[in-house]
Parts: sequence; structure tokens; C-alpha cells
Amino acid sequence: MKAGKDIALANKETLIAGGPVIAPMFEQYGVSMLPVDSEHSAIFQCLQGIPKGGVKKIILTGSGGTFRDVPLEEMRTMDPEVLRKRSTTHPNWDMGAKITVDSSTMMNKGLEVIEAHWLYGVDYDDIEISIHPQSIVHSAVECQDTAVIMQMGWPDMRLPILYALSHPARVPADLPNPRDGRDFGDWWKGEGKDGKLTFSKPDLEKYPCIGLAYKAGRRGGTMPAILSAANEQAVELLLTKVIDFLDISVVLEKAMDMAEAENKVVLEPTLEDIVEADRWGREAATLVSKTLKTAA
Ligand SMILES: NC(=O)C1=CN([C@@H]2O[C@H](COP(=O)(O)OP(=O)(O)OC[C@H]3O[C@@H](n4cnc5c(N)ncnc54)[C@H](OP(=O)(O)O)[C@@H]3O)[C@@H](O)[C@H]2O)C=CC1
Ligand SMILES: CC(=O)[C@@H](O)[C@H](O)COP(=O)(O)O
Repeated sequence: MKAGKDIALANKETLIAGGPVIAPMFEQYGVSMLPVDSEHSAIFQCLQGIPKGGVKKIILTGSGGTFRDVPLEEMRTMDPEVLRKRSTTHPNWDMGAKITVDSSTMMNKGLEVIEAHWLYGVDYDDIEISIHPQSIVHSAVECQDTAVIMQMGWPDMRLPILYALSHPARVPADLPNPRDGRDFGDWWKGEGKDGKLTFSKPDLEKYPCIGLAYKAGRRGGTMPAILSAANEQAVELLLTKVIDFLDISVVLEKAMDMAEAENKVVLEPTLEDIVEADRWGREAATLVSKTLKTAA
């Protein structure tokens, strides 16, 4: 950014943790952050042509992850090994293990709320999450005049990557569905199979990570860095069989409480403060996970 280069940002954790330091640099160095994350690319695409002041709300769509149709009560009675294994699978997207587990807890959507706040300067009260099982609408913008603009396409990262590179141009491309090779034109001819789009509110009891992310975002300063790092560590602890899937949000809530109790939140952080928050967040998640094990 200091070299005056625009950035195509694929790694969401960077901006979630470093937002307070990075966001002021957009203006300071006259550079743009071009989103690659599919939801933020969708928002960026929807924003083209909406004048300043025209946006009322951002609506982030999320699949609900692999456990979307499994009631919380049932998850509590399931074999932890089955939950662990299934949490690394995704209904629509083919992604790395960490982000896939984040989709299963919906922490991915919570982190994306913080990412959207920094990318678009939108207040947390004006960012909503909608569960959209088909992952065809990649996010939406509600305008002041009530118009809602959505971006659609297959669950395929090639289009967000292409748009970050071609913006503002729309270049010809052939991007068939990565899972079955069908052209997106087929979606319209799906005779009800593909052509159904549904939306619903997330259950915050089932997905406590959403509430934790809003809380961290609103607290500001280094709290999102602490949460993101603790989450990375918690996912690692899940994958290495130290904790169970349903422990993730418990670990994160306790790590955030610990950050408050130990005055670890720096409200106007430097880059060094953020790096330290990242280190501390990982350590806190590990410590908390040990108390869980001891309690068990
Ligand atoms: N996959 C997707 O569709 C999407 C991903 N993202 C974001 O992209 C990022 C990566 O996700 P994803 O591709 O799924 O993850 P993967 O786990 O598939 O890939 C991560 C890659 O990063 C490399 N890596 C990890 N740590 C370092 C490091 N310290 N220095 C250099 N390279 C490193 C890994 O290398 P190695 O294998 O050698 O460890 C690996 O190649 C995340 O921030 C995620 O949120 C956002 C939207 C969609
Ligand atoms: C591909 C991408 O950008 C991910 O963020 C994806 O959208 C995750 O799926 P969920 O909607 O299940 O979190």
C-alpha cells in the first residue's frame, strides 16, 4: 500500500485483524482494496453505480454450512468424531479445511461482517446475514430507496478473482460450474431444480460465533484480531482432536472474556499491538481449551 499499489485481497483474516491500521491507509496512500472473497466481491459488484449515500444496508449471504439442516439438539447427541469429520465438508464450495470449518460454525460469516465493515465503512447495525442454502446469490446491497441489488453466479472463486483483476471492465469468460461443468445459463432453465432461491435468518443459538463476531467488531481495536487468532487456533485444536466441534464457540467466548479481564484490548492499536493480539489470542485459545479438558 505504501508503494501506491492497489491490493486484491484474498486472505480475509489480514483485514479483520489489521482493519484499524490498514483501513486509514486506503485514503492516506490513495490505494484501493479490491475484494476477492466472494461475498465482498459480490457487494463490490453491486455497489458499482450506486452513488455515495445510496446504500442502506449490506446483506451477506451464507450457506449455513454442513450442519444447516441438523438441529442443535441432534448435534449435541452426535458422535464428536462424526461432527469433526463432517465439519470439514461444505455443501457448495470446495475450500481449505480452516475456512470450511468456519462455514460450519458460521464464524466465516461473522468474520465477513468485520471484513465488510472495514472494506465499505458500513456500521455493524447496517450489516445483516441471511442464510441462503443454494450459494447462488453471493451477497446483496439494499439501497435507500428499498431496491435490493444482488450478484449471482455458481459457487466458484474464478469470477471474484477475475473481477478483482479486470475491474472496472467485464471481460469475456467461460466459467462452467466446477462441480458438474454446467454453464450458468442452465441455472435459469433448471425447471425448479436450480431455479429456487431461499433466504432465512440464522439461528443465533445454533451459531453463537455470529454473535461473538459482532461483539468483537463493535468492541473494535484489537478485539477482532484476538477473536480471529483464537478462532484459527480453535479450528487447529479441532482438527488435531484436542477439542470437539461444539467446543469452538465456548473457547472463543472464554478467550474474549479473558481478553477483557486481563485488559488486552487496545482500542487504537499500532501494527505491533495487532501482531501481539494475534499471538495472545492463539495462546488464550490453547489455555482455555486446557481448562475445558480438565473440566471434562
Ligand atoms: N478457498 C476459498 O474458496 C476461499 C478462501 N478465502 C480465503 O483465502 C485464504 C486461504 O484459504 P484457502 O485457500 O481455502 O486455504 P488453504 O488451506 O487451501 O490454503 C492456504 C495456503 O496458504 C499457505 N500458507 C499458510 N500459511 C502461510 C504462511 N505463513 N506463509 C505463506 N503461505 C502460507 C498454505 O501453504 P501450505 O499448504 O504449504 O501450508 C496453503 O497453500 C483464507 O484467508 C480464506 O478465508 C476466501 C474466500 C474463498
Ligand atoms: C467462497 C467464499 O467466499 C466463502 O466465504 C464461502 O462463501 C463460504 O461459504 P459459507 O457461505 O458457507 O460461509
